[in-house]
Amino acid sequence: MAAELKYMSGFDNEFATEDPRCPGALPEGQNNPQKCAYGLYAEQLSGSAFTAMRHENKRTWLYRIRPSVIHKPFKKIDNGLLTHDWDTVEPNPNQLRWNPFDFPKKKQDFVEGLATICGAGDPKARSGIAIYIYTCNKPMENKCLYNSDGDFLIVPQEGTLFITTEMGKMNVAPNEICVIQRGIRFSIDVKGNSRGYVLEVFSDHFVLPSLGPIGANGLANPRDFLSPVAWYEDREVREYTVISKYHGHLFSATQGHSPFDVAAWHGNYAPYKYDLSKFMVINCVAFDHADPSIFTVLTCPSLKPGVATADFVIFPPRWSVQENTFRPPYYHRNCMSEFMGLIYGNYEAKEDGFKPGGGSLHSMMTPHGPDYDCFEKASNAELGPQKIAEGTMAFMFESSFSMAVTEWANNTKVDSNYFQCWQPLKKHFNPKDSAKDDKEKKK
Ligand SMILES: O=C(O)Cc1cc(O)ccc1O
Ligand SMILES: [Fe+2]
Repeated sequence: MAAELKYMSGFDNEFATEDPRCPGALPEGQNNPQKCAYGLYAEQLSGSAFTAMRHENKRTWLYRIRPSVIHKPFKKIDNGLLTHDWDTVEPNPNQLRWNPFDFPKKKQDFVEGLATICGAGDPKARSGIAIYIYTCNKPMENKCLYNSDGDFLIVPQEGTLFITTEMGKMNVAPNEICVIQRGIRFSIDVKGNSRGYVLEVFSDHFVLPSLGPIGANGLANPRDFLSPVAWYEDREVREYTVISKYHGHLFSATQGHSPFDVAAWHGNYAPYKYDLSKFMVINCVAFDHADPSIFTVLTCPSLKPGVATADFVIFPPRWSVQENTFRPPYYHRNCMSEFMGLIYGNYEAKEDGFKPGGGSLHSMMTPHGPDYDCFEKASNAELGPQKIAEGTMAFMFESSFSMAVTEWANNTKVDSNYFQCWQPLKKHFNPKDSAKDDKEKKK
């Protein structure tokens, strides 16, 4: 495995790339020559309807040794802990928190290690999302996966993912994320125990949020997104397994060769990765707490303008400078669902109990906010410029869907004492101590 891989930079670009072993593999001036160079086959992978608006139209032309269609029929296989059945446990509006999910006790690869935590909707209707934890410790050997149901946003928490895709190779380490869109075949190699989170969206692709009055620059900048360069192998294998995730079930087919046989490709439908430390953080510099949407890296929009199917939001290291302000997250109830995970460090609203590799779910309208310790500390702290969240990276998958928890997640690593973190919150109300008196005391 090459340590340093080459990438092409830019979000939503039209890329054109050839494996250096096949110069001229991309046809000039057309997509479908009668005969392609080097005896390659041309194949189009469409990520949007043919007739989608130009700015949303997504497709890539692959020039490959064999077309993808050469495989034996798909047969249904065991799903493991992957499910889109949202009715296996009674609905539960409580605040939920999970301790770090265990690494596998037996050998398992990325596909075998995908466990659904929560979600809503249905890939058949192309509406909804699913959130997973993955834990794995062995490569997908002579095995690839493609997802017919949606796009995967993968957030490694432990262990680098060495990913081979039809478009080339990407290494994705903790504090980086990647997106592998619907239909793209990929295989993941890992070295030792690996764990992370996956957000799947059934409807549409992720885009960068509009910046509005922020201007032309900031948050996740387009040039920091990296897509692989073309790479192929001409490898015949007695049994190569292609797994298809289709309608929330796994199917397996075999073929006699590696699917990573694309010598050249061009188009704007390609996987990409992004280093979260590149995020240009914008925040309040006077008073009050800005909503966390200011930290949106990527968003999958719904049909309603401004409302996301799912946002990927991070809480990166930053300066906190607001005056006369309770600086941690405010207490709130939200008409969006909030799933949170932690890559490393700790999260300011819950210094204890919320751990890397664990998670929390604050469902639609479920009250939440800082725990007792955080409230007491932050309301009495001397306020000055302070670097916060250093050495930490928490994130949130925020969704307009009202998510259900799976039976597995309901019975695994649940911190049943989570609610206790708010119980000591004291009544500070004192009608005699008016706001006016308070201001005077400060003088
Ligand atoms: O609940 C959370 O911790 C996430 C969050 C952070 C914040 O700064 C404001 C609102 C919010 O939901
Ligand atoms: Fe919240």
